[in-house]
Amino acid sequence: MDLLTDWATDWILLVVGIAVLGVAVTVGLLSGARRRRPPAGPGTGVGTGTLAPEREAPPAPGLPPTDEVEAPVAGDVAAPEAPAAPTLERPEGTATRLQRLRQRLARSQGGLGQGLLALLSRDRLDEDTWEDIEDTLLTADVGVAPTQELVGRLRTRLRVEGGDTDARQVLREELVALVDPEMDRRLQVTGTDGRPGVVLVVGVNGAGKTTTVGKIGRILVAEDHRAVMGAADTFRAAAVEQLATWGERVGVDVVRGPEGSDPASVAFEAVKHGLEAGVDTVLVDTAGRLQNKQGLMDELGKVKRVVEKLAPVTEVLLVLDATTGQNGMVQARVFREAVDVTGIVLTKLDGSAKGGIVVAVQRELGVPVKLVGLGEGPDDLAPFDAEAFVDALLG
Ligand SMILES: Nc1nc2c(ncn2[C@@H]2O[C@H](COP(=O)(O)OP(=O)(O)OP(=O)(O)O)[C@@H](O)[C@H]2O)c(=O)[nH]1
Repeated sequence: MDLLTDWATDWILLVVGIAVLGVAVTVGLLSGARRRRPPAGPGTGVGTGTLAPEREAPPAPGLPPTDEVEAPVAGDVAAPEAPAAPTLERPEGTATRLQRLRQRLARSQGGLGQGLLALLSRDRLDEDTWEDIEDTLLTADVGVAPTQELVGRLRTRLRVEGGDTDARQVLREELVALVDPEMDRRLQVTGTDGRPGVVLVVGVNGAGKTTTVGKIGRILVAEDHRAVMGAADTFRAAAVEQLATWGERVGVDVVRGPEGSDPASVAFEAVKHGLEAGVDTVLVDTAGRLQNKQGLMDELGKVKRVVEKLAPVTEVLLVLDATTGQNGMVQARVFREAVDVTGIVLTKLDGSAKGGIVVAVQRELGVPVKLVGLGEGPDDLAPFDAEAFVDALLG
């Protein structure tokens, strides 16, 4: 009898065990299916990268919590987790940017304006004083011809207008005239016939070209323009990466090619992408190897020709480092001969007390300074304004 009871008990335990195991396996399968993500749809990626292996551990055997055994119902399947959207930066608008940059410009260029004012305020404006004024202007890279012109005009006005003249006011007026407030400094960033504006950014490596393309991209975003950037400086891989980072930060697409590829083909692809996406502006960073004038002409000429099969180039901006003085002027001449420059971007004015280069380079090229760079910060680029610039000089 005992034997029989023991046998029956063992048998019941076995049946219960199998039943428990069965429930556990079924529940485990169900919960595993609920957790498994649906495969990525077409177009979400290329190659096997999107088909990542399931990384979750299989469900542990045993009785699951009650909420896990509910039958799956329509809509209960977890939505595929979208990749976390990167937080886009909102670039600074041009109004506050100008204000902040004016202060910075005043700090770096104050010496020039203050020096001139101190000399002009002397009791007697003798020959030595006028020579000192000339030297101050030449040291600030204003250039020989504009310096002589300015000194001539100041001498005449202060003599003719007499002792009560406000020297500061006269100096301000003459400096503004020298910088030329009449030049059209608007950036031609939009195209016609539904095509985007194409802005080629040229200049020697290290002048701040790639940084400037990124900064202009930010200005466009701040002004609600849609833009694409082309990383056609294919000779330096870091420049391409640098531009990609600028684009990511503000949500602007960056078209790039393999390292060492033909800059013209990257520029072409960028404009093609811009056309298809219906953007307002395509910004193209170009390579700035100054190997020789012919090489540069060939390269930039090809970029322009190829791009213009799709849309006219609306602006060619030459980026010049303000701290390079006469060297910068030599570069400017070579680029002017290689390509039709329509505007100048003067970078690193914050690191130079030689704001006079604005006057010299405009005279040399006959094209206006349209933008100035006053720092390494992402929004340290502003439209150039003659009067604001002179006011910053005078402090
Ligand atoms: N202080 C200061 N630094 C600047 C300014 N603009 C650019 N820079 C710095 O200048 C350096 C060179 O800038 P890039 O943009 O890499 O120069 P690039 O001409 O594109 O050179 P590649 O990338 O080699 O083609 C970087 O460290 C920039 O941060 C500016 O306005 N002020």
